[in-house]
Amino acid sequence: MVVASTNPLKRSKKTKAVGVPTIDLSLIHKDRSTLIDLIVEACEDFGIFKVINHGVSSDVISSLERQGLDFFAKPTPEKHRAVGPTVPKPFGYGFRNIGSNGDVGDLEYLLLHANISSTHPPLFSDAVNDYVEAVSDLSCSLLDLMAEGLWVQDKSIFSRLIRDSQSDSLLRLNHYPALKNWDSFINGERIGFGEHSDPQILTILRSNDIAGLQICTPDGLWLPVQPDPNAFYVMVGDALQVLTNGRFGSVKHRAMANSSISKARMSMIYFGAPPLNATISPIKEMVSPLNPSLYKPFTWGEYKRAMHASRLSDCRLNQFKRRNDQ
Ligand SMILES: C=C1C[C@]23C[C@@]1(O)CC[C@H]2[C@@]12CC[C@H](O)[C@@](C)(C(=O)O1)[C@H]2[C@@H]3C(=O)O
Ligand SMILES: O=C(O)CCC(=O)C(=O)O
Ligand SMILES: [Fe+2]
Repeated sequence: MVVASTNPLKRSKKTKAVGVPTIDLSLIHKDRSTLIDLIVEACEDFGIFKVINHGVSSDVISSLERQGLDFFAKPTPEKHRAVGPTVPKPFGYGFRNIGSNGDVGDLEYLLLHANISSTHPPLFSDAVNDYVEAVSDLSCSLLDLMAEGLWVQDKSIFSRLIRDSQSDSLLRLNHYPALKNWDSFINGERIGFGEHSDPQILTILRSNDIAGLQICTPDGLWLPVQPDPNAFYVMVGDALQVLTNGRFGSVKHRAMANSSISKARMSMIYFGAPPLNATISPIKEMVSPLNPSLYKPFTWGEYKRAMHASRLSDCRLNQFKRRNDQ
């Protein structure tokens, strides 16, 4: 069954129903064209959707989850040691500091390269490799369906960037501590991971059953996203926004860290990215005299430099927007 909930972003003036659309991937066998339409609509209207019946084995998910929880339960010096001293920034274990420009959050995390050929901390390697393989396959299937829905001639035009052996994809495990007491639950907002859009092509997020993720509506309202350990949330990244010439929009989101006093939230996030030397510019089917290109071409490496020079909440795409007269 496909459930596409009412679109709160379109109806936000008289918002009643809230919730991101749910896409049932098993529909691919029954009604492929409806499935494709729902995916395209979700990317256009929300930049995020939930995928159920995604086909990723629960063993693969639970094995990474178990290793992640075991890892975060270790004493801090061990967590630093486990990843190894040679891992270049921003990779490895981090606590509170996000990026290198002063952003802080109420979390600890592990950031790893998700390229097939990259090496991972020994205690993680099988679980990471199996998980990355499964979620990158899922990303590629979704990207192929998106290309089909956009009537793009080359159906692999997006997924090829992620499948490339030099792809710059990442895997991140975020661990938001449980609150210590009811006082901190009642007393105000605690931002775990501040507002931002993901820079890459596609994000595949899975969390345990503790809430925290929120998305921002066009009128600036923060909408909580229900946690669902059996599903994945898929988010459009900045690079896909550019490739589709703005037809799909990357979604501004954040994670709160005040949902539970008994259990920590842990999210496992795959960011599907192109190789550093890939050029990112609107694909030809998305550009016409009536729909001129909104962005100047850039390489993913250039975008990454802009991203690492920016704060988490900055709108990095602005630097690459064409002026109307160009
Ligand atoms: C503050 C920062 C952290 C970040 C790099 C940046 O300078 C701006 C983008 C941030 C972000 C957000 C999504 C992902 O979690 C991330 C890995 C990414 O690709 O862009 C992080 C970066 C990071 O933690 O290094
Ligand atoms: O941990 C989460 O739920 C979201 C974090 C996030 O958006 C990110 O790491 O890019
Ligand atoms: Fe994010």
